[in-house]
Amino acid sequence: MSAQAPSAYGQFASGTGIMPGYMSGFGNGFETEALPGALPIGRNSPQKCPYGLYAEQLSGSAFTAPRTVNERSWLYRIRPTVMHWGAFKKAASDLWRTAPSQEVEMPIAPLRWGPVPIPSMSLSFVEGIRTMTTAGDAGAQAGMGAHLYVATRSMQDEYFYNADGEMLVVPQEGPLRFRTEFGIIGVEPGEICVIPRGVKFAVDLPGGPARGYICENYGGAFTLPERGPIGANCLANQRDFLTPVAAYEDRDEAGTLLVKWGGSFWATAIDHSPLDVVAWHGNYAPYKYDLRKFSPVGPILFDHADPSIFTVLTSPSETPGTANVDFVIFSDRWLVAENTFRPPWYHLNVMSEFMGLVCGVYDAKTGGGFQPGGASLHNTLLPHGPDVDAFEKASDAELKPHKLEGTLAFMFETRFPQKVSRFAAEHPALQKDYGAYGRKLRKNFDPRLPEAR
Ligand SMILES: O=C(O)Cc1cc(O)ccc1O
Ligand SMILES: [Fe+2]
Repeated sequence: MSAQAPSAYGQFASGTGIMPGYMSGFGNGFETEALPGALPIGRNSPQKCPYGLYAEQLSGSAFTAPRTVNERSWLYRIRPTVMHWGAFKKAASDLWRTAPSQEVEMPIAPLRWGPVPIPSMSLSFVEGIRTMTTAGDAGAQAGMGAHLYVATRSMQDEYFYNADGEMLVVPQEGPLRFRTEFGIIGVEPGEICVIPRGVKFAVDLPGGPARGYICENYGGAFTLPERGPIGANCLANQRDFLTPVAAYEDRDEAGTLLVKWGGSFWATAIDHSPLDVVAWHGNYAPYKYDLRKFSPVGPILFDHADPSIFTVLTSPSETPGTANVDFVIFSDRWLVAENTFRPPWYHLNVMSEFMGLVCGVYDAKTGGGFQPGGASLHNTLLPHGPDVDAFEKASDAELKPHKLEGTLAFMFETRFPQKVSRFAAEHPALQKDYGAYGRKLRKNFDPRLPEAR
């Protein structure tokens, strides 16, 4: 153990004394130390680091990337990562897939799944990741994987990092505690966290079994969308993003380090915790965000705006305005538009849309099939829109101001077509009749009635 007494968080010690502790801002140059004076001042790489620590740089972008997208952090740690590096053996990938992956061919139909139950078997967060779709090519740093996780146990002396993509985690049931190299992040349903590629972590389940969604982003790091004419405020505000203060484990116990690299899983035995970063500074770090702090902007007179107004985070591609992935939410808000069909319109989108529901009812699907914990896929240029129940209700609704409350749906929207995994294609939660929901709409056309009824 280190000289510092263990905190209430067991092996973790923190400079703040309050755990977990966070720093506010998005993409800041943060600096934090769990022991006083652990962070070298005015230089990155002194001849000898305080407390006998090793200095290590973690680069999230090319060294020469422009400043606005240049990401790196300096970590002052008990052992550099090369010391965690043993003889790696290939490990089973279970149900986690990486693009390109074509396991099955699905008809060009809309797809939807009910909630995948949390099994009673022992599953850590990493073991419980089940790929639903993959898109693009991880090796080309383009596209994404959309996954579910179902977890029943905390990770004990097991550590993981993902070299293929950053992980945006959307809890749907149960809180999660991420013990990362950079510090501790706690999240619960209604919040998200993002773990950049290359960051080691372990996940505890402080509230028992947990379920949720993950966007594994192979492309440009998630960033805040431009606000354009909206101006300097609303949508997701920088100050509401929270990055953990430094916290470290000085723990010499046998364990395993698992690495996802090039779509494969590699494991090595380790005799200590690699979560041993005592101080760090930089702008490449994990963060959390409470989606309830999102300030939606929308049409306040008529019409239904494109869902891009609800973008929380965007992973840009090389083509301006065409996202590698957008993370979009549909959260509590007022609907006020006059003489307007207020739910989403019928549409075909060249981007592909994977959706999940954290809680409540989604306004395009009031017929009951889109359930919390469930998922849907409206792939590249496949037609979709409100189900018959939502269409008929919204067509006849009195258009007074109406508040959507207690609802949180989201979309991972990517420029690439999504391939469905075998797990998703064969899971009993797949709703076999969903593809035909459009057929239930009635023909209302009457050439004698030009006025809207
Ligand atoms: O298809 C969906 O449900 C997502 C969506 C919502 C919306 O308000 C407009 C377009 C869109 O793709
Ligand atoms: Fe859509």
